[in-house]
Amino acid sequence: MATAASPLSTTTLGAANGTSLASPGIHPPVRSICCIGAGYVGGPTCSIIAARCPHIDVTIVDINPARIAAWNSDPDPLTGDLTGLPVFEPGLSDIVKECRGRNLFFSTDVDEAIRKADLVFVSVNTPTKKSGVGAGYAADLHYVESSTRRIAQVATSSKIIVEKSTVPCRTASSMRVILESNSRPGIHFDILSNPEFLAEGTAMRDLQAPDRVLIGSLDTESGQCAADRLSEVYENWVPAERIYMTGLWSSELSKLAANALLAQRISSINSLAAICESTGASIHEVAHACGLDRRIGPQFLQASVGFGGSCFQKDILNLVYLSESLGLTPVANYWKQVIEMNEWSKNRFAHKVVQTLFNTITGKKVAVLGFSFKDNTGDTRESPAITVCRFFRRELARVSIYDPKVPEAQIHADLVDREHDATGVVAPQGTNNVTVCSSALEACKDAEAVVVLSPWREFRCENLDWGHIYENMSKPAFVFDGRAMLDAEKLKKIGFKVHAVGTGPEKTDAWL
Ligand SMILES: NC(=O)c1ccc[n+]([C@@H]2O[C@H](COP(=O)([O-])OP(=O)(O)OC[C@H]3O[C@@H](n4cnc5c(N)ncnc54)[C@H](O)[C@@H]3O)[C@@H](O)[C@H]2O)c1
Ligand SMILES: O=c1ccn([C@@H]2O[C@H](COP(=O)(O)OP(=O)(O)O[C@H]3O[C@H](CO)[C@@H](O)[C@H](O)[C@H]3O)[C@@H](O)[C@H]2O)c(=O)[nH]1
Repeated sequence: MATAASPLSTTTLGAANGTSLASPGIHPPVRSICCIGAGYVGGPTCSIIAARCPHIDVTIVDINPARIAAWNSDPDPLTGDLTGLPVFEPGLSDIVKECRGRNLFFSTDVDEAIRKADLVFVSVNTPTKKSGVGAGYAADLHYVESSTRRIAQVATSSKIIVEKSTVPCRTASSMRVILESNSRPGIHFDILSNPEFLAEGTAMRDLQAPDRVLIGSLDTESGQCAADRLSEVYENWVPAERIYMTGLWSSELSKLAANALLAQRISSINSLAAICESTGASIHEVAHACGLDRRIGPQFLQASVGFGGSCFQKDILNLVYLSESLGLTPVANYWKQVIEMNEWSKNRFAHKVVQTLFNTITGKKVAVLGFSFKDNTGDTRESPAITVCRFFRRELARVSIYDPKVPEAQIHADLVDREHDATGVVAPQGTNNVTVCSSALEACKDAEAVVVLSPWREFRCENLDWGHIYENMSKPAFVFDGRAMLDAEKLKKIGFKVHAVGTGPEKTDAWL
């Protein structure tokens, strides 16, 4: 969907069609919400709305029947937990259990849910385009467009339409054109931008106590009215001073900007981690020292193998595309570097493993702990583990993987080979040299090296029997800590040779 440059006006169709409108632009208080897209955002976000607003009916719809069936799955007969939900998120199961069937519904009947809603969240996926104009950079907006067309076609009453998906700046303008061209006479729509800032693994906490809720609207009477109605929904649990009202385009751009700034911090700290590894400086100390400056702050300075997740890379690429489209090539290049640094970090780490294991891992067993892109999630989208494990496979290692939440089939799906990878290297076919294990101990048995790739608490020295792991490994036994999270001194005392991101030669050596 193109983002038209025309100024956005309120979408009031009846007037253009000669139909009289009773009270154009005056939206009643929200009593019924439809959320299109039952994914990582739509599911948790609207479950919280249902929990905090028992007077509002919330229906989450999706075109994927398997996903809806999973949201409607029965509790585990022994624990009572909803273990079959399609999204693992701490605290989510309890909220869904509390609200499902009361004022929270999951359905494939998209049309019916749209028809009865006062407010519709569009929370569908917006991946990076794989082909055509802007391939590799621009957001693929066809899911947003088809949802918008559906709303236009089936709505029989006026509605507030809310962009929840992360979209390029000025997408609301395209949505308006689609709504205007396809809806019935006399129907009035206002489009709002309300980007979501939750992080996976902490989504429920982020949603219950957000730093801010951003609502972008047009500066018209009906636009403001729509924004007030959405704000009233959030005010059931979010303090009014945390709800920030902006213009539509600022809101859309702020989402891309926030992710770009967050990712930039990680690429920055990872670039410094590389310097630490060669100098004997410690990235923990450098990050702490810098973070003590209130202008910098301590958050998001954790050095790592690289950042992953479905958002950072995609949203920065989107920003790069926007900048290029506006003729702002230096701006595009500036943000592109954040991604290039991330790619370099992942590859640098993988190379370090091979180099340390005497320059070959052919036939060696390498244990990987953690496959998700971060802890407390089963999501593997853009996980650095995918890049690193693919690298190991190309080096013909035997890779045994344990992750507390990622299903075995997902790991195989992520690692299954294409004929050629991006560098033109042909990888072995299938995933024969990959074993998915059901515990860390099993994955590490007889391994030459343990590589920690996501920061699950259970891998920490106080939670995992590293002594037992050591006894059952080939010697010398190596640990590569891609999250700089383990107590290296403890591991060294056990006998491991330890390499952690951002820690280089022994400090004493560095003086020599
Ligand atoms: N995952 C996150 O942590 C996160 C956080 C903030 C913002 N976002 C943004 O939110 C949006 C959704 O992300 P997600 O992770 O929930 O994606 P997701 O892939 O988990 O879920 C999207 C869902 O939308 C459904 N869908 C697509 N087209 C549809 C249609 N026409 N009708 C009904 N359902 C349809 C898909 O079947 C899918 O289940 C994206 O724009 C993303 O960038 C994601
Ligand atoms: O100091 C840090 C912080 C994070 N990470 C990594 O960065 C990636 C992203 O982490 P995080 O931002 O916590 O998770 P996401 O779920 O991707 O959340 C980001 O992306 C979402 C989708 O747009 C936004 O809503 C959130 O605000 C934004 O934090 C993960 O691989 C983390 O391990 C680091 O390496 N070092």
